[in-house]
Amino acid sequence: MLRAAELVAGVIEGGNLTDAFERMLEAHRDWPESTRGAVRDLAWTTLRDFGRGDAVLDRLLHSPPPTLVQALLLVAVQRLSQRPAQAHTAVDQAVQAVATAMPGLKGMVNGVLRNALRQQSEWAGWIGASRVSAHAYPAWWIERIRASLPEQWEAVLAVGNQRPPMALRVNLRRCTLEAARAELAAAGIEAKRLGDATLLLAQPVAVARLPGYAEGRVSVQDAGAQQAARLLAPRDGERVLDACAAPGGKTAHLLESADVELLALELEPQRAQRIGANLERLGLRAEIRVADCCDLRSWWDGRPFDRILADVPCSASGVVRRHPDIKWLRRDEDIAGFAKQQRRIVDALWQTLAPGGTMLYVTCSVFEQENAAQIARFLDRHADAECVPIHAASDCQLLPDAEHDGFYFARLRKQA
Ligand SMILES: C[S@@+](CC[C@H](N)C(=O)[O-])C[C@H]1O[C@@H](n2cnc3c(N)ncnc32)[C@H](O)[C@@H]1O
Repeated sequence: MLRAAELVAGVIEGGNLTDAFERMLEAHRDWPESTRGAVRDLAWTTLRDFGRGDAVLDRLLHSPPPTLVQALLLVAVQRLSQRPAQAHTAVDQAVQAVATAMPGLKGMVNGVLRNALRQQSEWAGWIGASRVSAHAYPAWWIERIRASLPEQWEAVLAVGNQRPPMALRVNLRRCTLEAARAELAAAGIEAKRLGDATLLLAQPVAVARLPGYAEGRVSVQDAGAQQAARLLAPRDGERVLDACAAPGGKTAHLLESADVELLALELEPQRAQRIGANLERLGLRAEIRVADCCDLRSWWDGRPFDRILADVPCSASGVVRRHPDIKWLRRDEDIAGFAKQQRRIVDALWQTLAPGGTMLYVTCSVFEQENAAQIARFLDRHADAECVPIHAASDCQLLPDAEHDGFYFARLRKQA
């Protein structure tokens, strides 16, 4: 419980959850898979419940405790609501944890959690009293989704609070979908077919348990993310740019789809290394460069690209169930910052696209400002651009559900 609380405290202090968890695993390589999974699950579910634990603790605390203790209380409240039958164990674990980290606060934690337990029947009323805790999102986030998705906003918010699905991409160059599914079934892993090369697992499993992963027959990639390479549809012999490439999931998919000459750019050197590792496992090859894709002089040789994937940095609001820390870390004004960055990127990349070429704009956001509004302004600025329809619409806002994450796609063609 203390480890999960450390992760939650790191987010409350402004840190990135995934990075902190990776550092924790690095420092505890001896942890069995079950411990890794338990720490992860507790931290992630606590953070998904934005505002709910606070609503409970607000009624019981007289003054704000130190961040680690606040985090520990949030984790404990989460455990109490998830597993009421083991409530006393959860309280004891929290008290033991604070005794190790801050012994002077042991009595306070014990008192607050025992009070919480006594009044558990009141929690629903406390949580339901505010929109923030009722939906478990910051108020600005709720407003944005409500404004752009008046019909679906509650469903989108609710799905973002659930555990995400796990999908695999089958490398059709190395095996068939049915062969991959049979191999999974033999290992006791149930999977259903979602598309020509996509399998949805009935339950998420540790990557190390996936048969064929190390050999490059399957990769872990959300079913929505797998739409990108399909929509860009590169053909053999083409010159392709993957402009924002790390960790390289879509780079690999593009290379599995056709024999192309691919340049993968990535701004962050550390993240760029992960592209190489991914491609190596799959036996694929691309030129990988660390560069700001907007700074054409630093990386472009002047030869135009037939296809460009612009999988731009964004709010990640379509994948919030995988990264619940973003509910705590993002601010409303950050969205305009992302939109500005996205505009710079697409305007720069457009110059490198061949006449008749296609650029696929992708975000994992459900906010209009980063998606349809961004592309409408792009079309206003570029008279030589047109949208190539996706499923009979000019663009595609994929909303997150039980099978895939939330993504936005716009396919832009440059006049020949
Ligand atoms: C949405 S992620 C890309 C995910 C990746 N396409 C995949 O499928 O695995 C966006 C990436 O763009 C990188 N990035 C942000 N600004 C960039 C820029 N100006 N030039 C190149 N890469 C950039 C970020 O570091 C991040 O790795």
